[in-house]
Amino acid sequence: MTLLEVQGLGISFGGVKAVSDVSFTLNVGQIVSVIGPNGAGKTTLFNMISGIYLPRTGKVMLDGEDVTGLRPDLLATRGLSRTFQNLQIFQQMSVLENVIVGFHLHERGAVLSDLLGLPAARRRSRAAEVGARELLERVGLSRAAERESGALSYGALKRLEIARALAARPRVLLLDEPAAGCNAVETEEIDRLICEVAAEGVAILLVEHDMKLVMRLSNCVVVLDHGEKIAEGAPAAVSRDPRVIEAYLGTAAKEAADAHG
Ligand SMILES: Nc1ncnc2c1ncn2[C@@H]1O[C@H](COP(=O)(O)OP(=O)(O)OP(=O)(O)O)[C@@H](O)[C@H]1O
Repeated sequence: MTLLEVQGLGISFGGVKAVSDVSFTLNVGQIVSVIGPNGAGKTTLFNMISGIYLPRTGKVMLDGEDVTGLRPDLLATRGLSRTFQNLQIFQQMSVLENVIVGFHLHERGAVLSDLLGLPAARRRSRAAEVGARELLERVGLSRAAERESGALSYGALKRLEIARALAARPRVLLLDEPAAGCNAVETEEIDRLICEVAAEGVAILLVEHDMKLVMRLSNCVVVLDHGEKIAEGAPAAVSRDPRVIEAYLGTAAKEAADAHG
């Protein structure tokens, strides 16, 4: 069953096309990765899907409904959550509190009653704490629940961000470079976590530079170059595609040339 359908998305900045006419679908429990050289448009595409940028062309359909340009918090209430390439964790808050924030983010109207300390708010807070502790267990951080988040290792912070996104009980989860900056052990933990979440039926859209991770996890890979989709398909087929090889080699060759002045 299709959960997310991206139809002809496009956007320009200052007349330069950052993303142009990109379409693909994401089904229940599927892991689709978006790859491409630096500047290919991956993050911009994510930002359009998650309501941060309003696309100039195209539509984002979630469960058959047009959600194009809907604010990120409203998208979360509809079942689409995301993580960020640069972590968006509140460093001074405890690990547990960061996940509790995730629970409250998708409850519309909760803020006022929470501020007033109404009984419903107290019940909700207790439920959020129980749920947050379960999620921390799930991502292997239960022993760190009371620690200040800023004291966590980078890999643990990445898992904390995934736990917080899961608190909104998403059906579609967008992960922006979940393994960036992680060592091999941390990457393996992220890998396992992503597989588990997908096995529960969550559809996952992944932007990731770690090709081993992408090739191992993905059911389908979408390749962008200069904002356009140049290939789409099973990981093995995509990695053999001459256009994909050329796009990557082109970038590598340019970087080498730049490095040599
Ligand atoms: N807010 C913005 N204003 C102007 N240009 C932008 C903006 N966001 C992205 N761009 C441009 O759009 C293009 C695509 O950038 P984007 O960050 O989406 O690429 P990317 O594939 O995510 O790259 P990376 O792998 O380096 O993260 C680039 O040319 C970038 O400079």
